[in-house]
Amino acid sequence: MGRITATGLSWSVKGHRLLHDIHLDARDGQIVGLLGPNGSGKTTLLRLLAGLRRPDTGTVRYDGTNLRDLNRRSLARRLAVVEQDISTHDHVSVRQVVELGRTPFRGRFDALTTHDQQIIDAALERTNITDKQHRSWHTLSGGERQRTQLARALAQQPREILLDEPTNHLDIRHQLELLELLTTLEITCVIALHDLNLAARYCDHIVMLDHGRVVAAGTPDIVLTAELIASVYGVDVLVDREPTTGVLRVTYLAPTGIGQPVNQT
Ligand SMILES: Nc1ncnc2c1ncn2[C@@H]1O[C@H](COP(=O)(O)OP(=O)(O)OP(=O)(O)O)[C@@H](O)[C@H]1O
Repeated sequence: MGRITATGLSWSVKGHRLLHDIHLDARDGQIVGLLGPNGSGKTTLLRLLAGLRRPDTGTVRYDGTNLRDLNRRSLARRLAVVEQDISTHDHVSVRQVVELGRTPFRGRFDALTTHDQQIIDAALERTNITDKQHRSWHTLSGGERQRTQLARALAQQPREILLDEPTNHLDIRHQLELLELLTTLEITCVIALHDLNLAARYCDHIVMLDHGRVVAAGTPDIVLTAELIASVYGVDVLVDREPTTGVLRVTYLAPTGIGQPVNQT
């Protein structure tokens, strides 16, 4: 289980600052949720954490080592990234996509070992995609692609994993299965999510972004208040607890300002 620490991150494009002074600390197998409306900076932040973009200011550290001091191979041996809507891999099978997860551990011309094959089998099994392993990637549904990408990430046996809206395209059961799976892994996860109820239930810590800034951070209880959700998302909600599990529950009422007027007597 690794630790990802980001301090003072900012990033601009064409002179326009998209992320401002971001701090984030994910450790010890925690699930850290990145929340925020469309365009608030979740994907951009994940790319900085993954080393796919270089911050203008600030640092990203993996177990205390500056990302800049980790070469690509060392990073790939510890960090897996599941991006949104991958559309490559057109002419490969599901199993071949998952095999890519073993690339950082192999020499360029080395064959997969029995050990590699066992890891690939386990990753396919855990993501419930074994029965599709010989199917061609381009024939898969959106949800099956998502699960294949997760299987590839698991085949990497990472210490940390970054996931960008991995529940997109998944039906309710597969959404729950994916998040349940993440809770059982000894992997530190940073995960961009849109569903506030999934975040409430599965995240240990939430970082709420708005216009490229962290506007709240902490446990779901601290962050997911009706006031904050109204101000960030512009939606009136009711926040209470689900009676049987006690998990925080967010009920969407209406976009702020166009709900039913309060009956004043
Ligand atoms: N390379 C770029 N050039 C210009 N603008 C960019 C670039 N990358 C991101 N942006 C802008 O930065 C903002 C944040 O984008 P980002 O994709 O990080 O948001 P997000 O929170 O992941 O959104 P969503 O929930 O819609 O996926 C958006 O306004 C986006 O248009």
